[in-house]
Amino acid sequence: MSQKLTGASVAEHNSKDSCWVIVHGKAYDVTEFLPEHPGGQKIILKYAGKDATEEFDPIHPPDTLDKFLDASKHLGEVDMSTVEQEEKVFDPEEADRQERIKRMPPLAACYNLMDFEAVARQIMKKTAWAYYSSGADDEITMRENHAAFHKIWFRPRILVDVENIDMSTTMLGTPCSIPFYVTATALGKLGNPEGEVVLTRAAHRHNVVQMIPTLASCSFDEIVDAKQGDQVQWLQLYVNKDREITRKIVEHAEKRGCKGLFITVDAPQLGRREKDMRSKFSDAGSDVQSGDGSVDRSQGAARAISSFIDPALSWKDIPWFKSITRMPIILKGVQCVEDVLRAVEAGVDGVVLSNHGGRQLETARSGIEVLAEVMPALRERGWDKRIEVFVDGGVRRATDILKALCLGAKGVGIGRPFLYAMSAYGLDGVDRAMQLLKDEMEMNMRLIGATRIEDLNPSLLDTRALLGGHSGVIPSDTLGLRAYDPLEAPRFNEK
Ligand SMILES: Cc1cc2c(cc1C)[n+](S(=O)(=O)[O-])c1c(=O)[nH]c(=O)nc-1n2C[C@H](O)[C@H](O)[C@H](O)COP(=O)(O)O
Repeated sequence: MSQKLTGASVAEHNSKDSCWVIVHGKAYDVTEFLPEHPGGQKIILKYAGKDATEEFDPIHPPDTLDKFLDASKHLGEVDMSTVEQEEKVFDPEEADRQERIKRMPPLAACYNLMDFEAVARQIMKKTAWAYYSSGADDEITMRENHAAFHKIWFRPRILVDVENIDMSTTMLGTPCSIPFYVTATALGKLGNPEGEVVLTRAAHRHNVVQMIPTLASCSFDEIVDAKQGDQVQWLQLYVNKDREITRKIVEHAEKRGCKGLFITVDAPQLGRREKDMRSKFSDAGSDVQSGDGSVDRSQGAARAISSFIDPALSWKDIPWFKSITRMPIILKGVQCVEDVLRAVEAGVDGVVLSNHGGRQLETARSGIEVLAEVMPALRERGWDKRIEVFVDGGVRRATDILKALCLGAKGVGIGRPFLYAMSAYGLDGVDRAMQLLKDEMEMNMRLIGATRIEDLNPSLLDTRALLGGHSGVIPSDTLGLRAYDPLEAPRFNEK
């Protein structure tokens, strides 16, 4: 059995010229890798000669080093008892955050999805909150996503026997108990040390589909291994410039039982999420953008972890995707009628009308507004049964889900609320969030006079305000007002 390395021997390699780091009790020589690190050199050099596990975990799936660092650079086990522990410097902000965690409300005090946002804003680490809550630029589209639902009013029907409510439906042929799914959101371990597998477990409890993100903190296989029984998962794909890597990912996902391939088409380059960027710069030393300058310093960590995404992806790639998989192919991030019609002609199986949660093109329209434009165009051509249309962005209530389904969506994706519930309360938080939506759904179906999903149709809505064009008024979303800058938000039970 080879001799374990000591902390002192690793600590000697603490520079650009010779850089060793420890991750999960093993040492790695990352000297040659430094210039290639998507997150820049500085974040690695901060841990040169030291234990980098705590910084490594939220951002990288556990199999990252096995996959991307040549075996010759794997130096072996370290006797961790000989590793000098970093002296913990008192961090007043962290102390304040721990105090707020002690005072956070019990889970039962969360009555709707926005309550989870309010709690998460208070108790999450700043970098995690910044990454999850960030929208692009001035966050106008992010706020419009939520505000747009408030422009749609119901035209409920009365004296309908609504004793028995059935909110089940199918999405891509999969039976599901309620027409929403957990959409792909990256870096789950920023909010919870277990990461995306927490969402997997909650999705199983409620028979809800989970979309597995390319940029998950957990490895793809960890997330698939966490599913139970015939639980359904889809894969969200950022297409790699190296199509062989993409092919392997798609084939592996199909082999592991994924039932849908959602190709993200609204992010040829990740948007400018300034809250995320600021928090990266404000964290002493963890500024992933400085160092060798090969990573664009001005775009925050999101850009850094996504340098592999291929901006050359185009319609000409669709036949290739159809040739490498039998999974249904859905384009995620479609934002106008013309592209939906082109998607039908290209023979894909569905689209997600989405602007990436307002994290991409600022002043892109909300998914629900695009949906209201798309469905009549599809019906006019008799194409509304040729593809399944999903929508995401700003869904916070079951009434939002009902409005999307009345307009013709097959289902809706929900992102941030489940991240916030997971970050604040773990599995029980996500479980409660899903149950709250189910309870709201049952009540509101009764109140609009619908007993089954098939009953939901455009006549139950008044969309004049939605289609009346943009009044130029930038939505100020009172419910989420405090969500956009934790520094201004009142703290829990402030004395
Ligand atoms: C909140 C969030 C969303 C992300 C997301 C990460 C976070 C933290 N990430 S991102 O890092 O690249 O931006 C992804 C992603 O990996 N891939 C993707 O297709 N959509 C990504 N999205 C968009 C997501 O799939 C939905 O379109 C969006 O979250 C829906 O809006 P709500 O959050 O308001 O529900």
